[in-house]
Amino acid sequence: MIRSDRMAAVDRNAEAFGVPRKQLMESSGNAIARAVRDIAGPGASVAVVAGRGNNGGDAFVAARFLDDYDFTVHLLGRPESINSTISRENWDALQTGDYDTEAVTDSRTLDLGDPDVVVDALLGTGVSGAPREPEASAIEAINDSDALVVAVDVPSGVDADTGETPGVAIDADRVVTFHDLKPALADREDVTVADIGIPDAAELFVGPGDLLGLERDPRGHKGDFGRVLVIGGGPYTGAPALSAQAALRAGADLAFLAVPDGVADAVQGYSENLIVDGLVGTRLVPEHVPELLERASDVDAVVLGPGLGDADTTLDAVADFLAEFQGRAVVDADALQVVPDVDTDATLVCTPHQGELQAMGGPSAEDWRERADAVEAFAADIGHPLLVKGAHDVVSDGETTRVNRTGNPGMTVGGTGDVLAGATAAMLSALDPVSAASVGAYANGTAGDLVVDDHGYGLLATDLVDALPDALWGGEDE
Ligand SMILES: NC(=O)C1=CN([C@@H]2O[C@H](COP(=O)(O)OP(=O)(O)OC[C@H]3O[C@@H](n4cnc5c(N)ncnc54)[C@H](O)[C@@H]3O)[C@@H](O)[C@H]2O)[C@@H](O)CC1
Ligand SMILES: [K+]
Repeated sequence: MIRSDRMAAVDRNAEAFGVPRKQLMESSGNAIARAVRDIAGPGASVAVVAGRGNNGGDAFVAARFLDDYDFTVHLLGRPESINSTISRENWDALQTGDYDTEAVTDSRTLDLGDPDVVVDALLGTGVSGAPREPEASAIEAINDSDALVVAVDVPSGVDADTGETPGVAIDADRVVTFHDLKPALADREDVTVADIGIPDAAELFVGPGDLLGLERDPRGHKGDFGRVLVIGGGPYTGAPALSAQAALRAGADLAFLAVPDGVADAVQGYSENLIVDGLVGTRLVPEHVPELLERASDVDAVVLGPGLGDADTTLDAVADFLAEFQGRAVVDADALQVVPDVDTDATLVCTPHQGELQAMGGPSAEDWRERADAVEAFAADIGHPLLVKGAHDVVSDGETTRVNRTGNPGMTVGGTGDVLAGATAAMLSALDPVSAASVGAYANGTAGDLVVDDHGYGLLATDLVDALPDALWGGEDE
């Protein structure tokens, strides 16, 4: 089952991995043609009713695979209003190939004739709300006809994700959907799921499609995109500061730090963008937990661990905090070892490197494919999503597993893990844990790839922080 936002991401990743959308559309059209052949023999009359998006484009392609049928294409609207380049190219191919097409500019003039089959290609996953005119009248005309109706991807008027029909909707005899079942189709028996050649890699590997979910609400005001609290420091000062700066560069609006008093000035000294509050003493202890819970209740995501060290009292404090905390947190560094033994209602993303994973009782495997399977099993076992760092980062919540390939060997320098934790926390304030970890890893690695040319193996964690915005919002290039 796949939702339309995920489908759009996979589609974009397929393009990045060398299979552009137009190729997928060719496969979609071919699959529609096969469905028509299944229900009506050569020579049957087929009327396509197409909208101006890619749903219509899929059906334009089908015409070329059904030359032995009596085929007519009715485009709802002017050809200039086709709003996707690849659909327009396929429309143009029908003109050049002298196919029987008409542009219907007034839906009252739509005359389907008396076809054996109607292909409904009006609206697919791009619909929002109830069908407007002229689509609404066309849907009624199709429902009134005696033809067998083959719907492309989803019956027009049906919301692919929810199955809701806010207005009129096509009453289909057959649905040809692409790549994977859409939630709206789950209970239907007349659905064919067509493999359109999207490579598995487009689902498994994190890619630019995964960034599509980050488009910021333009109405958003300060605080909407995320407030992040970093709980860290004590023995170290740089680690929590790096995490907090990375969270800001990855889109968080405010980054707070809760660090022991002994290092608060040092941490604040790194940047005026950080909001630093001291905790009494020189390291985290259980007495701090009530105050931390209160501060954490005021943010969207927490980073727990950077620079805390592994003193027994500090690890006790981490355990006490997690036992009570119910929000979202990225757990990193020494705090990780506490997680398997803690019963918590919090939503966690644990970010171990392979050594830390083993210290948590997790698996080790040289081959990244074996590691991906083992990490999936371990995530299911401990009940928390994992982001296991390596040349191939593995993200899994025990059910969904993703692999990130961005990054380079220059990133073994100290502090890159702190940057990753902060970036992931910014994402966790807006996305589900697997998406947040996937995008965090992808952005961190891409930032490394952007700066490696300038700095080679001399790159620093602070270089990554500065490159994060470009990695996330810098454009389409991989
Ligand atoms: N990965 C993918 O997403 C793939 C998509 N494909 C096809 O592309 C379709 C999605 O294409 P698009 O995103 O172009 O969108 P659609 O073709 O589903 O519809 C978008 C068009 O409908 C208009 N529209 C939106 N809401 C409307 C409403 N309530 N009343 C009237 N018009 C409305 C939009 O302005 C736009 O012109 C899928 O359903 C599928 O058929 C396939 O080619 C294969 C791959
Ligand atoms: K449709």
